[in-house]
Amino acid sequence: MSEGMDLPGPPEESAVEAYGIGRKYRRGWALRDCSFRLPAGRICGLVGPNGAGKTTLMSIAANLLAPTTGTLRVFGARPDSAEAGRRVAFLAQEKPLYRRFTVAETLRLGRELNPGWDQQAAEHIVRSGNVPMNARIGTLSGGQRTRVAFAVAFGKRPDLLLLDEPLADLDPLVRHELMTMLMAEAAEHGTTVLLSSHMLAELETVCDYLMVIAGGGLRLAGDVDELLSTHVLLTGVADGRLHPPAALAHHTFVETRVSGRQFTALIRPDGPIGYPWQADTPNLEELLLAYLRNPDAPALISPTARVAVTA
Ligand SMILES: Nc1ncnc2c1ncn2[C@@H]1O[C@H](COP(=O)(O)OP(=O)(O)OP(=O)(O)O)[C@@H](O)[C@H]1O
Repeated sequence: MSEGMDLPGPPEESAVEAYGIGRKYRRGWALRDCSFRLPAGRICGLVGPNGAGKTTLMSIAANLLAPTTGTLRVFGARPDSAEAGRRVAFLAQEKPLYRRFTVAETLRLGRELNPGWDQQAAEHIVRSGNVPMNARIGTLSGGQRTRVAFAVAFGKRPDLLLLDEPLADLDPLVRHELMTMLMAEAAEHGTTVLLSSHMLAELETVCDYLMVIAGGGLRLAGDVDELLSTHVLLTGVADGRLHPPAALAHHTFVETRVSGRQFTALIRPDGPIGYPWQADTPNLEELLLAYLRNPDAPALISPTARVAVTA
């Protein structure tokens, strides 16, 4: 009933707030002047081209890396605080686990390091993949290791789960199983998830929030439904020009393409779109591809994803 209404509700808690964070290496900036807010309880897809700074951003939130500029808060706490350490779990791309430990020893270590450890949940994830408890990590396949790393991250029962391209080495069935579990877990415990991935079509089924970083900065952020409904995919007959026809020029253009006799454009409409254009709502993949192909398109940061300029 309240969904979709314009009346402001009570302010949602923030899982992450970033104020102008940047990280510079000798070769240059990995991430630059990035400000955003991720409301608690969302499953947020983090999308961007290779080298855009996704791992850098997650590493700052997980306290593995200090920002060169700006500040970041997780549930209002500094990433290096005990509170953030307790509430955040990070599943890194390279899934660092001790190769000489058995699976059982790995879970035991998780239990000893984490006061809120959920052994049952962790064991369930391992056993449902038929991974033997007494196998050494070093003898497991890449996908099995990923499953154990998932078990360790879930067993911690974090309030914020940072997953850096967790799906890459999983077969389609396991990917589906672990993502279904992730959504059930997030729904049951209110866990906030920030998930980087290049699998755009899959994100549509998993995520209800989205952030795109490209060219060192944030290009798109907000609720998936809201982002989709504020864009229109236009189709019409090309008249040989790539530029928007004059009658459409007042809309915000993200991308224009001409293919054969067909003109297509992704726009953020400002008012009605008249004849003869066909106007459709884009799917998430179409929206993301348009922003990824056009890093200079005007950024769209929805109000729920904005922070005040200073912390
Ligand atoms: N330790 C480092 N030393 C120097 N440069 C680095 C280091 N780590 C990352 N970078 C650079 O910072 C930039 C951002 O890297 P990052 O790993 O955050 O990108 P990403 O979006 O996660 O990429 P991918 O999709 O390929 O995983 C890249 O240009 C990368 O080369």
